[in-house]
Amino acid sequence: MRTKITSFGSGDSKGVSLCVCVYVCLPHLSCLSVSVSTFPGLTECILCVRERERERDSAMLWTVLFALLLLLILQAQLCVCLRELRASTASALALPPPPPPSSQATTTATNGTVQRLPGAIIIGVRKGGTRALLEMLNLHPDVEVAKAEVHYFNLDENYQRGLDWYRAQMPFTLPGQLTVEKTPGYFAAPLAPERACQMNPAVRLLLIVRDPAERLVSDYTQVLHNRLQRHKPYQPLEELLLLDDDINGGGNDRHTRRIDPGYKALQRSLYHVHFQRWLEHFPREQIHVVDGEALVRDPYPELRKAELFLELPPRIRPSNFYFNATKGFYCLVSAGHDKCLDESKGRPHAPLSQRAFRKLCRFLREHNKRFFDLVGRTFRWC
Ligand SMILES: Nc1ncnc2c1ncn2[C@@H]1O[C@H](COP(=O)(O)OS(=O)(=O)O)[C@@H](OP(=O)(O)O)[C@H]1O
Repeated sequence: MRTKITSFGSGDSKGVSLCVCVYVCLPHLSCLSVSVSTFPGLTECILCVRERERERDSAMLWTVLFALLLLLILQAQLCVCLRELRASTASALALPPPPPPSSQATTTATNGTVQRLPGAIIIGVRKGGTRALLEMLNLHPDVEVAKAEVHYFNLDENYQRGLDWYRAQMPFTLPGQLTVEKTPGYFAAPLAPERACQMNPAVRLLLIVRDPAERLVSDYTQVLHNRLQRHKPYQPLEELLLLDDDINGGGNDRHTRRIDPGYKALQRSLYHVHFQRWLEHFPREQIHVVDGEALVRDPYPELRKAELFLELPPRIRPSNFYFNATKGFYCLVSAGHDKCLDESKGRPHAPLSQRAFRKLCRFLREHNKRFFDLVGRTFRWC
C-alpha cells in the first residue's frame, strides 16, 4: 500500500478539500499518495474512490474464482480418496491369506512345553455336545485342549491375525501331546474347510452330531437366553420357523404354515450341505463322526472310538464318568476331582408345538438321508 505524501498543496480551499479527501479516502489509504501528490481537489478524490471500488470488485471476482478453483481441487482430492477407500475395502473383502507363521514353535515355557497348532479340531455341530466331547478328551494324559473357542477359521478378523495368533491361543504341550481345540461355528462356515486344510491338510477333524431338529430347538434356546440376558426383544420359535403361506389365496382359514428354509438355525441343521464342503477338502476317513445322543447316554464307548481315531493309547476309563441325577447328565472325574458342565448345557428347551416339531421333522427327513449317504451310516433321528 502506497502511503507516502509528497505534497500538501497551498491555500485554505485546498486545505479544506484535502481534509474531505482524506476523510473520504481514509478507508482507501492505498490511493492516498496519488490524490495528495497531484492534488487538484475533491474530484480527483472521488475518482480515486471509484477506482478503488473497481479494484475491490475485481479483487472480489478473483477471490470467487480462486475459491472455485480451490473447490475443484478439493473435489478431485476427495475422488482420489474415495477411490483408494473403495480399493482397500474391496481388497479387505477379498481376504488375502493371513501373514505366514514365523516358525513352528513359539515361546517355550520353563518346563519345556510349547504352544503348538492343533492336531485335531472339533468342528461342530453347534449344540451337538462339543464342550462335553472336548472336556472328555481332555481326560486323556496325552491331550491338552484350548479352553475357550478360538473362532479362527470362521471369523475373518481372527483369520487375518495369522497362524502365529492362532497358535498363541493354544495350550502349552510337551512333545508327543496332542493339541485339540473346539469351535462349533467352523462346521457351517463356508470358508472354514479350505482354511483348515491350508493350515494342515493332515489335521484330524471330529464332528459331533445330534438330531438336527433337537439341535435347532437347542440353538434357538441359546439365542433366546442371550437375548433375555441383554434385555433384547425376541420372537417365539414358531414365528421364526414357520412362514404364513396362503395356499388358495383365500381368507385366514385357508392359511397353512410351512417351514421357513431361510431360518438361520434351520440352515445350520442341514448337515449334508456343510459336510459336503468339508469333504471337498478332507478325505472322509479324516473326519470322525461322534454320535451326540450316544455320548449323552453313555460317554465311554464314544470316547474309546475317539481315542482310536486319534491314535491315542486307551487311557480314558469308564470310571472317569458318573451319572449326576440332579444334572441329568454324566459328569467327569479326574484325579479325585469331579466336574459337570456348566448350566448353559442341558437347559430346558424353549417350547415348540408338537405340530410344528413334526413339520420340522418332515422337512428334515430328506436332508438327513443325504447326510447319512455322505457319512456312510444312519442315526435314529425324528
Ligand atoms: N455330559 C454332558 N453334560 C451336559 N451337556 C451335555 C453332556 N453331553 C452332551 N451334552 C449336550 O451338549 C449340548 C451343548 O452342546 P455344545 O457344547 O456343543 O454347545 S455349544 O455349541 O458349544 O454352545 C447340550 O445341549 P442342550 O441339552 O440342548 O443344552 C447337552 O445336551
